[in-house]
Amino acid sequence: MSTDVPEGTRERPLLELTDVSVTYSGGAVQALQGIDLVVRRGQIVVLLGVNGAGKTTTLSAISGLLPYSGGSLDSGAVLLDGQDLRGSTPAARVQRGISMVMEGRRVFPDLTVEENLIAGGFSRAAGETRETREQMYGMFPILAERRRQLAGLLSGGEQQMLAIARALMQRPTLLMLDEPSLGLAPLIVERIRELVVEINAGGTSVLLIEQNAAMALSIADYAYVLDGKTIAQHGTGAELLADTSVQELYLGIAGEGRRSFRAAHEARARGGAR
Ligand SMILES: Nc1ncnc2c1ncn2[C@@H]1O[C@H](COP(=O)(O)OP(=O)(O)OP(=O)(O)O)[C@@H](O)[C@H]1O
Repeated sequence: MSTDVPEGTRERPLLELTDVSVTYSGGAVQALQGIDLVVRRGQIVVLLGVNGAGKTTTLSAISGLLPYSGGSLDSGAVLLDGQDLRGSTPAARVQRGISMVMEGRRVFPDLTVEENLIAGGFSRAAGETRETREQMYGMFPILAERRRQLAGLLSGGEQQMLAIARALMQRPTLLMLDEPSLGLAPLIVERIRELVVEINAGGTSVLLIEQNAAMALSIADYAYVLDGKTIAQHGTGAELLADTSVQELYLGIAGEGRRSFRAAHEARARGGAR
């Protein structure tokens, strides 16, 4: 780590969620209940969980998008570099260093590749974004080849590359990715894994939601398992890869069906009873 880190901030997490609870529909749906989560500088942190466990909600609480989907942060705090983000708009959070690649890619289909990248760098000076754009074309040669093409005409994998490059145009300190490999061919999934590692090696911390748990845990410094509103398990990527409940539920090893993580864990603790 560089020596120009101000005194007293060395150990402060980049991102910290403390006791975060979220509801939707005016309180009718409890999506998260008292979750704690930390991303340290330079880490890749993975969030696992079955459908509906609250993974996207967690990212929305961080990005500030919750109110736009009818959600509300009822209690707890989201801190970036020790600063409470409450009251800060999604755009302000992007400017403070948090970029997100939403599930389903969501590029602007009627804009060209280049225009999508320009839009991604919305808060930065034109000269700076030109330089970053060229870096993106170096990192994603296929986007350089297609720079004048409409984004809607790209393949699924190319659109995902564009969505990631667009998020990087802000030069984020934290990049959040919501299921970037969903529906993509194995070769593209492998490319996405390499890209996440490359982006992280360049100094960007990463918070990754990924259905492909084996891939995600293989690159995770730390990981959390959400199990219907709460964090059921956390540990290093290696620890979770070795955890029998994770293996059973997320890695398809000795599968015992679609139970909750907690139920699988408790069954294991009772001696493997089904
Ligand atoms: N806009 C919304 N309005 C009402 N309920 C919602 C809304 N968005 C999510 N929920 C509910 O909140 C809970 C958590 O949903 P969330 O999308 O965060 O889960 P997830 O782990 O990301 O699931 P998936 O893997 O299916 O994307 C679920 O019960 C879901 O039905």
